Amino acid sequence: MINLISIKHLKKCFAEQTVLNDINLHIGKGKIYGLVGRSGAGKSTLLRCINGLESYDEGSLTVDSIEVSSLSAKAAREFKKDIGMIFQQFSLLSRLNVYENIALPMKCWNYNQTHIDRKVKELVEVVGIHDKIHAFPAQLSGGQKQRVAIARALAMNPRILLCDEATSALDPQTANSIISLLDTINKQMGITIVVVTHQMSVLRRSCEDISILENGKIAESGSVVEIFLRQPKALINLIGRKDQILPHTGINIKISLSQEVAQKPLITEMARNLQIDFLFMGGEMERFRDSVLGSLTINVNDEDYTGVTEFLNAHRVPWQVLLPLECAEQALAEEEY
Ligand SMILES: Nc1ncnc2c1ncn2[C@@H]1O[C@H](COP(=O)(O)OP(=O)(O)OP(=O)(O)O)[C@@H](O)[C@H]1O
Repeated sequence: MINLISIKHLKKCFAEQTVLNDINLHIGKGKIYGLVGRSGAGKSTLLRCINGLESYDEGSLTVDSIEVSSLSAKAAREFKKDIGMIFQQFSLLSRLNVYENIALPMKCWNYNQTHIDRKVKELVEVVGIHDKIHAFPAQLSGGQKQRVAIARALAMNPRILLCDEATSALDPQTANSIISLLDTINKQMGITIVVVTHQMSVLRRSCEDISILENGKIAESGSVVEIFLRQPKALINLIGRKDQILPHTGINIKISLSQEVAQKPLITEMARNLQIDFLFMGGEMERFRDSVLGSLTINVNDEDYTGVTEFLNAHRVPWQVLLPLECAEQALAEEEY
């Protein structure tokens, strides 16, 4: 895989405050990469470092092997042309119509009118708003405004598209349609996309790899499927624990089911092999970019715990013990204390 964006030991401070510290991550060409974290973790600042809008104090940030901080003013202007950006609040100019909003970057770069006209007409088709070309932003829905913003971001043929909470102001169905559009743009145009989001559904549906930021540091990085299967502490800190009612007797085991495992009758095989009974406490299937992952929570008798976990380990099935909610909260409080 060719890395398009490489970040090594990056540090960024605002006055006395260190906002990003020892950030290391690599984003492959043509990938959709997710950055998540709680409010204030430093996600937007990291995006702004990638497109050169924000400087950094230490470390290295290269895009296509070019150190962003080393660019001259003229080269930096060219560089920014190569990176499109979209935001939660769309940032359209209200006094311009759809055509004029999309044309704006090309006008700023003094492109000729024939080129602008062809490009705008091509882009409204790509983002599916050709019938709104003369409408003003106030006449558009949130989803349509974001489509205009995407078209404007694509006007200069960027190689990278940065999306800062691009679906956060939209209802789930409209958000899904924007994710599908981004996916199409990624696949058809080969544009590398970096997505900053609070919405786990967006991550699961769109990204292959993610980093979880905590207080300006990367707490976890890896494939989205692997991280959701493993459920590390940084992910739990972000999404919280499900308010699942679990018994205080026996042991509650959450079993993560990859697509491959979910297609096998592994759980019934386990019951037969070990000759045990257990209770089903709940389960769910979740859609990921290219697959479906599931989880199943069972309650086993104390004496069956070793046999069950040995069976799961032998079949390389990830699992974890779930405590009833109040016990989990107490354990977390003790850990933090
Ligand atoms: N221009 C600035 N000057 C001073 N401090 C800033 C500036 N921009 C961001 N910060 C601080 O940097 C920290 C990280 O902010 P940032 O916006 O990157 O976080 P975030 O993870 O994107 O948060 P959110 O999800 O709420 O948008 C915050 O403490 C913020 O107050």
